[in-house]
Amino acid sequence: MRNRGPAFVKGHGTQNDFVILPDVDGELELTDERVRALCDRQRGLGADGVLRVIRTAALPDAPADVPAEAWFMDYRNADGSIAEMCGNGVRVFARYLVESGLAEPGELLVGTRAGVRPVRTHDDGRVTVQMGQVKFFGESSTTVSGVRLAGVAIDVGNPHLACVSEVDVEALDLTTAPLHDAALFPEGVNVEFVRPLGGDEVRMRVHERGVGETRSCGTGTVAATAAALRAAGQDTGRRVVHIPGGTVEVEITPTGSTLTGPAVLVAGGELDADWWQHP
Ligand SMILES: N[C@@H](CCC[C@H](N)C(=O)O)C(=O)O
Repeated sequence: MRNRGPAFVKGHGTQNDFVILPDVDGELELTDERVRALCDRQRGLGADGVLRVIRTAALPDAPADVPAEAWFMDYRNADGSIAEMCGNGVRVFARYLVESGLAEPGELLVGTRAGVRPVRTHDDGRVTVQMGQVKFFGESSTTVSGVRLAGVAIDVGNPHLACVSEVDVEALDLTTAPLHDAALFPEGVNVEFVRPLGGDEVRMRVHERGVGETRSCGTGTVAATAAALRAAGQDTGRRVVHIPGGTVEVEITPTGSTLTGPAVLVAGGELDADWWQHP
């Protein structure tokens, strides 16, 4: 390596993978092009998204309800777009804070564009995130692999269309974006395909806004659980969600929701300064 550029860490939550960029005082210029290059699996490090670690006080457009002293997860999708929330990202972000000494293990708060998310890190590598209230805002449908599937529109801080059916989700072609109603989802949507497996278990695949198919989506698993519970005539309850990248547990209560799953840090290093200037 010729010149030392910004530090990075690579991590994942159930194989939803991220480049973590520590930028405590907000000195990095995180352009869309740099995000796209970092996430590119051929010309960059490769990831579904970027998690910039920044003090809330250093982020000019941070939401007013996030305390200035909280760590803020500045999340970007692989295409460079900004999203309000990322459930797997929060788990990986919290693991990074603890491993790097920026936070104590146990209870901590993470600021996001969807508001503050209370988090608990566990000794076994799992992390539990309080994901907030799940809001239903309509019914819709999508078409994928020539099949039309009904779904419910759900806000978990970011928008989702969760489609519960008996269709074999493994057989769906998610190489192109499933169709969606642009009037109901003017900012785009994450689409979940959910098959109940019996008991409290479901299988899910997801096509994420700004990324494509990913091996897991934390907010998506919460939306999938809420939709699966509704399909079973329940407002609250728990589901074990199997995604291609592993398994997470979700609980919906009358006042909120929790997501529990693993968070893994894989490697760290420094970007080449010249690459960073002209990625
Ligand atoms: N993978 C994330 C969701 C990331 C944001 C999403 N693609 C969007 O644009 O809303 C998760 O784990 O929740």
